[in-house]
Amino acid sequence: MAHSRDKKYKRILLKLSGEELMGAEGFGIDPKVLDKMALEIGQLVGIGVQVGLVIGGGNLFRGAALNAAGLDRVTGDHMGMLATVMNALAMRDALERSNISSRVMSAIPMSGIVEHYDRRHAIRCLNAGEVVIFSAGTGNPFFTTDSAACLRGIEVEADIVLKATKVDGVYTADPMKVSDATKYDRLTYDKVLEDKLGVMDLTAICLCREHDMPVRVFRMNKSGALLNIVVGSNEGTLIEEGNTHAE
Ligand SMILES: Nc1ncnc2c1ncn2[C@@H]1O[C@H](COP(=O)(O)OP(=O)(O)OP(=O)(O)O)[C@@H](O)[C@H]1O
Ligand SMILES: O=c1ccn([C@@H]2O[C@H](COP(=O)(O)O)[C@@H](O)[C@H]2O)c(=O)[nH]1
Repeated sequence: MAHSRDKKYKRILLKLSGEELMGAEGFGIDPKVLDKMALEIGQLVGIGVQVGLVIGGGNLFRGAALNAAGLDRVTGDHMGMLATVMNALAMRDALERSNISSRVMSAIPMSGIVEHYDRRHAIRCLNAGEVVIFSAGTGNPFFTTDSAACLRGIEVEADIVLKATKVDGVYTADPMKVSDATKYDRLTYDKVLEDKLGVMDLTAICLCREHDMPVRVFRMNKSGALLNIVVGSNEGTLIEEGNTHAE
């Protein structure tokens, strides 16, 4: 059982994969995935970790995919950002059902539905133990929620950005496409950029390098992985300044 003194991080920015919210379905939100993540986030809150959350929109809409299907790119990106607000509302609902105090802030003003993002207010809420869900990405087209997660993580002075995704770390190539790709235990921002490793968009990595924000990539549907990371285990891959190590 983890105790409050055991935790390695006081404040984290957790990025959840939108695509993973689909569960076994091809589109939309599987409430079972939300409930499982709410439970795992609750464990962190229980040991006193402050949690900022960004959720992707890939289970609903991505601007690039809508553009490929014929829509205007900026309109598609607006739809993608609105999709992240829907995911955020669903996650808040799941957190509240688990009695975890939470709120949604949006980069795009949406009066009557969610509050507008305000950094100082967000920090006050995090200090008060509320889970703050940052939605609508950066508020600008041509970005992703990975960039939004890194941006908000840096703004609220999180100790680390944790990217929970479909794969269990960063590989030499996309492990979904290249079967003999090998996993890194740890690697530098420069290595990710030089090798164009596609696990996160490169804008997000540049931002983290610029502000010395470490990023850990891990598998979202591995039960207990999140708590393990927060108490100091070596789950997934750590991206930070320093040396590169293969597993
Ligand atoms: N070198 C690599 N190492 C690991 N994964 C990689 C690599 N290159 C590409 N990928 C792919 O990147 C994907 C994760 O990125 P992406 O942000 O698109 O997914 P996501 O976390 O599900 O995001 P969203 O929230 O937008 O749904 C992995 O599923 C993996 O297939
Ligand atoms: O700052 C942002 C963040 C996101 N978008 C759009 O939303 C979708 C969904 O986000 P994912 O990171 O792909 O899950 C994204 O594809 C963009 O279309 C954005 O425009 N700006």
